[in-house]
Amino acid sequence: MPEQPTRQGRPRVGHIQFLNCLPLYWGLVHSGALLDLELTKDSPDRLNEALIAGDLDIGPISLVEYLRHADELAVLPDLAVGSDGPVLSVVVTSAVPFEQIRTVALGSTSRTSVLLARMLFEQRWGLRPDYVTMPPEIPLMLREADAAVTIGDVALRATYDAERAGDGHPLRIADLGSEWREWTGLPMVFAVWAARRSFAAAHPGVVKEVHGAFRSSLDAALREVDEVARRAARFEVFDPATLARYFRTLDFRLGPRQQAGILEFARRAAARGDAPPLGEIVFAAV
Ligand SMILES: C=C(O[C@@H]1C=C(C(=O)O)C=C[C@H]1O)C(=O)O
Repeated sequence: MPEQPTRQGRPRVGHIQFLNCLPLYWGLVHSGALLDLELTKDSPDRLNEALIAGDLDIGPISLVEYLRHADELAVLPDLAVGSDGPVLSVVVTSAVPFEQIRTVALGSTSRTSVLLARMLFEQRWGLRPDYVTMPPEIPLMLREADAAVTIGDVALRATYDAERAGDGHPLRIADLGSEWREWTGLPMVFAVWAARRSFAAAHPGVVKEVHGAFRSSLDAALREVDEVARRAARFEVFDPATLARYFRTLDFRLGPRQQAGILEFARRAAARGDAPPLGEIVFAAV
């Protein structure tokens, strides 16, 4: 019998190539579960596109892109990238006082955080800036605009640089996880994991296995977070304490409070015409 092509044998799974998903990846590597997946590592914007196009079967998806394609997707329970307060890695960085911001550069790797930033600028801070989308490099962005919205490792670096510099820092920083919590009282969910519904219907056992591998990987990594941070610091530019604090700050849960956060974000996005209304969150059976 001819050998089956790999892509028919293993599910095509996406992985965010940011530190925020390192605990998940760590566990997958150490449990051996990685061997059972065809993993594509990329930035959130590209993984969104691949899952929507059907080039991936299962993967993380920016919350707003999930809202735009909810009828094609089934959400994996108990897994998300979010924060219940500060997130450290989703920030507005500004070269001028916030009330003087007239132009904002939006980082091209984000979909949810850039919409959250627009909501905050327009509906919370009462500003009407002009926006431009750019690659996520803060110095270049601030050459073109008064403020920059970034996510991931670039944003984490901006947070720590500002903390370390203290009052002498030339840039002002707003943490959008904190801003959302102060605004709504709720956690912010930036991304969820989903399976294409057609894939979940055809391969329910595979979705269950992948979900189980993700959840146990994450649990294992979070149980030994100091060790994960210590080892990751050998090949990352952040020190162990910084990484451990970041991994403890992120909220990977998708419980009732996080779901309330999703529904509130969905309601606000729909009211602005940025996403269709969300009926309910449809979960994959796992
Ligand atoms: C917390 C984060 O969550 C992310 C934010 C995303 C977005 O804004 O679209 C998408 C995926 C996540 O990586 C982060 O990247 O720092």
